[in-house]
Amino acid sequence: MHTQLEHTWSQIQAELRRAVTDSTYHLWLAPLKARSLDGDVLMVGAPEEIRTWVADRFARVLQTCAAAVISPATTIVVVPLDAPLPAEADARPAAPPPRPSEAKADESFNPKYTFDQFVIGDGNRLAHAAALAVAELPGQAYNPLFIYGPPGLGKTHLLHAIANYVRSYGDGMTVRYTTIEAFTNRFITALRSSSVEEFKRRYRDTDILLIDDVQFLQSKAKTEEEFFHTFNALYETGSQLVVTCDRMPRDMNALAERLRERFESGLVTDIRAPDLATRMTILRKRVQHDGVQLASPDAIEPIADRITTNIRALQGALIRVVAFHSLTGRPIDRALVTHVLDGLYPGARPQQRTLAEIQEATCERLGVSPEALRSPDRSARVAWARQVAMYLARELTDETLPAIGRAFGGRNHTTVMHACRRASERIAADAEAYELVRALTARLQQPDADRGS
Ligand SMILES: Nc1ncnc2c1ncn2[C@@H]1O[C@H](COP(=O)(O)OP(=O)(O)OP(=O)(O)O)[C@@H](O)[C@H]1O
Repeated sequence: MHTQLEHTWSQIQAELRRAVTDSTYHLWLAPLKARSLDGDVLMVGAPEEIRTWVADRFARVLQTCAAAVISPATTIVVVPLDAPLPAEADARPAAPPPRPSEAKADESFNPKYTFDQFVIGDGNRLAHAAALAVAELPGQAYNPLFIYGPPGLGKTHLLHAIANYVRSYGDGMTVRYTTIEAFTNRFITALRSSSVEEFKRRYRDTDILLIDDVQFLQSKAKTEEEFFHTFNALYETGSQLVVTCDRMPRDMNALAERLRERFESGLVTDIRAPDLATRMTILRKRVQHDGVQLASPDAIEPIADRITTNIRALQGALIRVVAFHSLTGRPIDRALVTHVLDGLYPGARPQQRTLAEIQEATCERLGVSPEALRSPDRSARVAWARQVAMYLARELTDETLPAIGRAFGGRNHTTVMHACRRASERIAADAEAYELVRALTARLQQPDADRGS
């Protein structure tokens, strides 16, 4: 390491120590090492067992501290400790590596969503088996494969798992993933810019097309028409189609009959809420993956007991527990977990809230108007209120990312993902933020009659 880099890094470490509690620093930030500083890009190496967690949870605080020492334009990239440095990797001028906190583009695959990481239980056994069969024998096993079920139960995970599998073992087969939102946006852009042929090639020149959230096709007549032709073109050439939806084909009343029939012509399989044993396995896997230290192996049982219908919420509760542990330095035992859950869900189970209720409660607490949340205003106060409200929307409702984006002034789903990540980083690093989100959650979880202002 260059002396200059060493010096800069020790200054950033001093800032980090001031920004977070001792236990957070020692647990997550002390093991980091500066790898290189190239222009505005500082590459920080993290041990493999904590890298994802650090990149997901501490990008913001790292960014702020590095900005204070180097320059406001500094970007932090969290890489494996032994990742090749840009100069070693390639002599050509390389584009800066992706920012860890940057949300994935609409159509890229999440490398973490693999079949290996997917825990199988009674609720998802068939969907998993069908997805694996399709990944192994595209176009031959079930075509189309239609997976439906409520939010947060792993439909997107399975689509990405197929994509990752085909990328690794597919012998050069091509695979494309898209959401209906991305498909629609690209279609509209293609119409406006007279590049429909290019649009068609994009979706038709592929061996496997994976399409998420087809319920959003309803009421978009032109996109639906185009989608129908894409579907037929692929199907006729033997390409594999896999579709996810929040309901059965026959319950999509606003969809043309001919498309519903297409969806029903292959295998239609559902995905249901996981049982207790599956929920525990999912939590344990996550704990192990993120290198979370538990005081006892059963400490996380109360999470699996209480959060029963949505795996995203299950993981969200674990994140809160770890954040609370980082902030207080208390060990993660049953008492701490129960304390955090009681704060989150005073009733026995999480209660659903509407997006409007969440926006209203957040605005009231932070002194911001609901119109501001929906406006382009990016001042720190409004941006923070928006991030908190989006984070709570993700935790306390079953709304999808595009639906949340729409309720916040028509923002797209990557913006919502960014916002949720920013909020969860801040909650893990800043006691005041943690308390704010805890109090808001508790208030939104009270039965209506008790919710005073
Ligand atoms: N069986 C499982 N094993 C491990 N993790 C899972 C499983 N099912 C879901 N998850 C995790 O739960 C989270 C939510 O899953 P995912 O986004 O795939 O849900 P979804 O059904 O597509 O929901 P939505 O319709 O809201 O997009 C992801 O982090 C995913 O990795």
